[in-house]
Amino acid sequence: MAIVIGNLFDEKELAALREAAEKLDYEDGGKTAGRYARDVKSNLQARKSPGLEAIFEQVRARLNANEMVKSVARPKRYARMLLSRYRGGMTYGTHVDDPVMNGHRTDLSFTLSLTGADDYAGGELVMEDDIEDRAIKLEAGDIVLYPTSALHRVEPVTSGERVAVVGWITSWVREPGQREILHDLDVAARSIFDEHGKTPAFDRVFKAKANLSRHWYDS
Ligand SMILES: O=C(O)CCC(=O)C(=O)O
Ligand SMILES: [Fe+2]
Repeated sequence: MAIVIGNLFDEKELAALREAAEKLDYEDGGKTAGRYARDVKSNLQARKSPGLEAIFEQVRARLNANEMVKSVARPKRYARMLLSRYRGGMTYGTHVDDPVMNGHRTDLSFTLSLTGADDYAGGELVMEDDIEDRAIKLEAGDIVLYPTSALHRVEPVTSGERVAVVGWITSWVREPGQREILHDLDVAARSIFDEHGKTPAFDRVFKAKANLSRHWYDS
């Protein structure tokens, strides 16, 4: 199940991030793809540099401060981040992301778009499913999080340019179903608290969430 969270960065911040991205050097994205994904990957990725690290640090800080991201993903670590650009027909065909990156398990993948839906044609991120595909086109500053277990692709960008930070999260809770239960309990506890305050019902739901977290957290 994919989830989109809007407006992680405002217009001014996005303009600064795009300007910082413009200054970086780019190389063929095939370099970071696994053996089979390499053949279907055609994009550009920023080379390692202090400027790139500064962008990633800003993204990490914003994700770690976001209540929705925390509740849905429970990030323990960012296994990898990349800054990618697609233009002039670039695409990333159907693939599955590596299960381990830099020695860390990848539980969730994300795309944080620095460009908006009007900046390019094509370029949808498509989640593939046995029954139907689901195409996602983000506005600038939006993020989509999805289980790394899913087959997905990026449609060819036929005009304009698509710039995004993509990344992989190691979650404290590896099972998507368990993360969903903890997120539901977060939502339920918050709504009881907001409507009725710290009632006995709130205490019970919050206690159940705390105790399930203790069962399911990796360490
Ligand atoms: O750019 C995206 O939205 C996803 C890219 C992707 O699938 C990848 O880099 O593995
Ligand atoms: Fe991918």
